[in-house]
Amino acid sequence: MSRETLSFPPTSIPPLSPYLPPPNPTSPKPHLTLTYATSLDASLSLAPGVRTTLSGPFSKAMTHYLRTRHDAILIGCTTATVDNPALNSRLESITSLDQQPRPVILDPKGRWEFTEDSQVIRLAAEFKGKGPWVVTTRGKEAEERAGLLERVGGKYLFLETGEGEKGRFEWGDVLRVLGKEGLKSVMVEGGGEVINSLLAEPENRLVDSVIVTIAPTWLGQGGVVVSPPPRREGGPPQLRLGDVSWQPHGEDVVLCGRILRS
Ligand SMILES: NC(=O)c1ccc[n+]([C@@H]2O[C@H](COP(=O)([O-])OP(=O)(O)OC[C@H]3O[C@@H](n4cnc5c(N)ncnc54)[C@H](O)[C@@H]3O)[C@@H](O)[C@H]2O)c1
Ligand SMILES: Nc1nc(=O)c(N)c(NC[C@H](O)[C@H](O)[C@H](O)COP(=O)(O)O)[nH]1
Repeated sequence: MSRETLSFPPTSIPPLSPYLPPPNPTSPKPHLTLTYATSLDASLSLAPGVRTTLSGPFSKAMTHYLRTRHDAILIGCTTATVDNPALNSRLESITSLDQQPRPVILDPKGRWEFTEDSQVIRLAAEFKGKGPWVVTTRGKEAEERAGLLERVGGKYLFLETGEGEKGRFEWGDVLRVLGKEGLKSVMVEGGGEVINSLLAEPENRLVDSVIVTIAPTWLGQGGVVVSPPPRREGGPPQLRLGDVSWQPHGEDVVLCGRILRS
């Protein structure tokens, strides 16, 4: 388990602030920030199922700052399985559990086989992170595992999948469930399927801001690539960011923007 602590300089906060959740939100829909680290060839990892470090120490600290500014971090069950992530913030300035985000795992088919040794469970047991919420359709599997989640302050949230592709949840439904649970902001971290499904039409309308760390490296073919489905016929040919800002963080650059609405 990681014992690292990170520090993020206060002078780096103002350029990020316009893209962060508002301090007094009025909308019932949680603010959604899409954030991930990518290579120059749009890869999130060297191959499916491989944890790949892209962020350098400065942009990593930025991600951990972003984690403190959101009520939740959301990932897909494949990332939960292969990365065995901690999903807490390791900023040295953190003094209480209240400052930690809620880990949320999308797991419609109950595939994430967590145990008490999974990092996110262990850290929650040590009060270094909050207990995860697992969004699933699976009542039976959940019944068997609910005890472990509940012991560390987590729980299952039940949701039906939409009629669309591959038995996925509708993103509007996911946000509605999380909003009802009191979350005002969600930082979606990945992986590829989560990001590409969120960037598809019309779901991308739910994205309030995008913060991407670009590392100066190529991962090569065969990686997990960010590339949303083709745009609909008759619609504009590109999905593009506006209101853009580029900020260097060490050797990486952090791109912030908002999806342009057609
Ligand atoms: N560089 C980064 O910032 C970053 C971030 C996260 C993950 N990763 C990497 O990404 C890879 C995993 O990506 P992936 O695409 O294989 O898997 P993923 O993490 O996106 O998980 C996919 C699974 O999540 C669930 N899921 C996704 N979208 C859903 C939706 N809309 N509704 C319901 N369920 C949904 C499904 O069960 C699906 O099988 C790993 O190698 C990981 O290391 C990199
Ligand atoms: N910002 C960022 N830079 C990276 O180089 C990288 N690989 C990820 N990946 C995001 C994914 O959600 C991972 O699973 C978590 O970054 C792991 O989270 P922890 O550090 O264990 O808390 N994210």
